[in-house]
Amino acid sequence: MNKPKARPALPQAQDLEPGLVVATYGRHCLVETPEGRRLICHPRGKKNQVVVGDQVLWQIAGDEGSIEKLQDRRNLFYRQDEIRTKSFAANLDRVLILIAADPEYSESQLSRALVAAEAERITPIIALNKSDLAQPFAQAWERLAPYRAMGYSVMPISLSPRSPVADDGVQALCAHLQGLTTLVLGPSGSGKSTLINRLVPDAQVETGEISLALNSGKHTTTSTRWYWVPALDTPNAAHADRTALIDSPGFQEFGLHHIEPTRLADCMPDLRAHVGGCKFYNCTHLHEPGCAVLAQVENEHQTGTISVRRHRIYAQLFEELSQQRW
Ligand SMILES: Nc1nc2c(ncn2[C@@H]2O[C@H](COP(=O)(O)OP(=O)(O)OP(=O)(O)O)[C@@H](O)[C@H]2O)c(=O)[nH]1
Ligand SMILES: [Zn+2]
Repeated sequence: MNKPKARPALPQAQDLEPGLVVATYGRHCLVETPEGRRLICHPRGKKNQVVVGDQVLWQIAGDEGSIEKLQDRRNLFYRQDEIRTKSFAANLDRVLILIAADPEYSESQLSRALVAAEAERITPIIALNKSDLAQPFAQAWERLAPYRAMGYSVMPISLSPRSPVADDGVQALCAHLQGLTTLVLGPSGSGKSTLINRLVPDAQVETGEISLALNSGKHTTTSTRWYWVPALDTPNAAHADRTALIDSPGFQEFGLHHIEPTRLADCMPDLRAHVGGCKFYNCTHLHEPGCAVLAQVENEHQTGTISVRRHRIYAQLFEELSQQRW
């Protein structure tokens, strides 16, 4: 006689433990417990796809863990192109966009990252690195004038080993990061690794350990990672008040397909300041008569609060986001 099969026991609430996702690789992730222990966890089923910064409930399964519940997210920072969605991280306080005097940054990529942050209501900070390179720095700083004018914090810094360790700019930046969780984004060569290594002296060791744990010995260079920054915390800072940086690749090809074109102007503070004045409520700010945004675009005949370059970026993005979605 066939015995009735027992239904697999559902985990009891008391078996579940809280944890923070500190790295992801493919389908597995590394979870840190409130006591600071780290273990590999696997999401149960497809729906629990986690990202760095997620708070989860997990339970032990052998010497690894299984993620049973993903806690609600405050925000989720992501990019999306025609083919795939790539989440960067969740539950962020700030997005730090690190660009440099050299190599020259793309204003379009900068604007895309800012739009993505605005869309999730995460405060962005722009840091312009390599202030020791006087002439290219002056030019790059000038190009950032519209971003300062629209209210963003734009911070000059130098992470050069030749600069004084207590560079005033770096100290001012640190004051903006203290006690918060910040995702660091930037193009290749802008100084992201230099920044992380400056603030997290054990970063390289930790990165090696994470690669070993998650990828059974192979070196992974393309995953997102969480670092605590104890140097910026007061002794015995409460868990929620600790400083963290998240390092993530993928500034290139920053797709914004998850944003409706009609929302775009609201995610660009220089345009947003004027959309209320347009004659038509559904104005696209591209060609309409009585458009209060177009009236602010600088050109040879008029001075305004919106730079020609920014309006051009808006128009390109609008067009891109209006293409047929897949
Ligand atoms: N002159 C100067 N060079 C710097 C400064 N900060 C970083 N660098 C140099 O810039 C180069 C790139 O820095 P990284 O920290 O590797 O840049 P990254 O953003 O991590 O680049 P990827 O790993 O390609 O994403 C290195 O040679 C650094 O030594 C700076 O303030 N001034
Ligand atoms: Zn308009």
